Amino acid sequence: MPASVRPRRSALYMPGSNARALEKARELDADVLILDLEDAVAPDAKEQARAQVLAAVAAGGFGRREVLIRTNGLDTPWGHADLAAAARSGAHGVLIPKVESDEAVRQADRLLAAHGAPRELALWVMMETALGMLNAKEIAAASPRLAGLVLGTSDLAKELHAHHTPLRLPMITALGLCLLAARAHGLAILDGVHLDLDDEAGLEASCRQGVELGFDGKTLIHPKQLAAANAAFAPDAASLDRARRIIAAHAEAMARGKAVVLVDGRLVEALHVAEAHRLVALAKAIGAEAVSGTDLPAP
Ligand SMILES: CC(C)(COP(=O)(O)OP(=O)(O)OC[C@H]1O[C@@H](n2cnc3c(N)ncnc32)[C@H](O)[C@@H]1OP(=O)(O)O)[C@@H](O)C(=O)NCCC(=O)NCCSC(=O)C[C@H](O)C(=O)O
Ligand SMILES: [Mg+2]
Repeated sequence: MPASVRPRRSALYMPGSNARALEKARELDADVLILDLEDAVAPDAKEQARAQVLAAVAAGGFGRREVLIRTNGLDTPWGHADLAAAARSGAHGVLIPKVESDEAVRQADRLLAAHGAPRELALWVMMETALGMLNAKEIAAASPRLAGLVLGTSDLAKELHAHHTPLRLPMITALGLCLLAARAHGLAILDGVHLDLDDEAGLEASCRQGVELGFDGKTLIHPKQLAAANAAFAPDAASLDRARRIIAAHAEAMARGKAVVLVDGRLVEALHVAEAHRLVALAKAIGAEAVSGTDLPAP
């Protein structure tokens, strides 16, 4: 499945040290699972979490879900061993935190290759520092193994001394830089987490904003956040209906030798048709996966 139509509406973090969460992940309606060895795991539990995550990935049973392992940073006591272990774990991807330069991406790439990672193992990077944001363009272009960017808005807010506000204005420049870099280089991009587990309206608004900005999906910290992200990042019935009508009307216009047509009073050109095809393909992929339940090959 091309990366652009693989559904990544919801990406749920879970601590690698939490056996119950890893078990539960096999039945949750998440498109992506991020098995975390970094911030959700206490220093004393790092080795145990790594072993537990490797065992869980080897055991499989995650079905259609895309499985990423988030390692510790390569400048920490655990980062290299995490990366070496993830290289041949069978996960779909490895997510490196706090990446700040293109050289950091290439270093991770070299280490993965040195540890026998298959070519299909995807590299993902967390964008969550001021320097990382300023280098987003170079980071996004650094390796053919790179598949996506994940926003780390909690670390970013801490670095910027910024506040978490409903409209996320303090973050908007950073979100925009990452979106530009990801789209310029054909990468997937996932939005940051919503920390308040009791704020359903805030989560929905944040998902909606993520959709409007152009993210593929949202990272989440609790299963109760899955439904909101899955609903927001899937094309709704009205958008799908319009997409299908755009495709049909434009094909008819082209057959009459015209490159433009009006649909519901709005101008439609080839660029709108391309976006309509993307929406239809995404909806099909979501529908197909919802009923398949079988293990997907690595993207
Ligand atoms: C926040 C939590 C610690 C809450 O956990 P808990 O108190 O166990 O919640 P519940 O009792 O409501 O749980 C109900 C059931 O759901 C399971 N559960 C809970 N969370 C998860 C999860 N994330 N994945 C899978 N399953 C989960 C519980 O086991 C319960 O199951 P059952 O026994 O059947 O009832 C907890 O949610 C949690 O640890 N969340 C993840 C935290 C995390 O991973 N943080 C790090 C990533 S965020 C980050 O770092 C962002 C980025 O880097 C940045 O800078 O922004
Ligand atoms: Mg972080």
